[in-house]
Amino acid sequence: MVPGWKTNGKTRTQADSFRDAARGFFHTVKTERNMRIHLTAAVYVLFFSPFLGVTRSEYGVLLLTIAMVIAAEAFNTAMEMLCDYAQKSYNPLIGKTKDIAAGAVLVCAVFAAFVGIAVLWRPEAILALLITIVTNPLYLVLFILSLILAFFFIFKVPCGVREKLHKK
Ligand SMILES: Nc1ncnc2c1ncn2[C@@H]1O[C@H](COP(=O)(O)OP(=O)(O)OP(=O)(O)O)[C@@H](O)[C@H]1O
Repeated sequence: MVPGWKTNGKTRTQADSFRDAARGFFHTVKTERNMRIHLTAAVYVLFFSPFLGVTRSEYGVLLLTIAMVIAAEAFNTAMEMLCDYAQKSYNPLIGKTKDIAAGAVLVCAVFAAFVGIAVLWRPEAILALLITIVTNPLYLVLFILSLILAFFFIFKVPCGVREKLHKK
């Protein structure tokens, strides 16, 4: 049930619900470094796994695992915000609540790593892919560029630089 002040008397559409959900997701991407790490890892895994001979069903398992980690991180962020709203000062119960939510993300991330190893650990295919990248100047440049972009995305370096420039 959405309060009247939010809808301004209008009926909410399905598009409104999607827009709100997308805003929530992008908020976590903007504010949570861990979310940006999960997303970066997901992009690399989903991009490179077809080159390692991953089957459709294995790809499906990878997609499910990624969704699980990202959803857990989003729930954890929502829980943290709710805790901060409910109690800004020290409270052991709030501390435990946050620890438990963070623990849920940790469990998902650790098992996601196991899934990644189980599905993607193909030394010969990995070596062949690495050789292809390293021996092709275009692929090598693109790969290095992607690593630089990933670094900037995770650590939001451009924002930090921009803030410093504004301060001067
Ligand atoms: N109000 C509080 N009372 C007691 N302990 C707290 C409180 N707020 C935070 N903590 C403790 O500090 C830890 C980190 O807090 P919080 O999750 O808010 O920080 P964070 O930097 O956003 O963490 P994350 O790296 O998970 O994003 C919590 O897991 C909890 O143990």
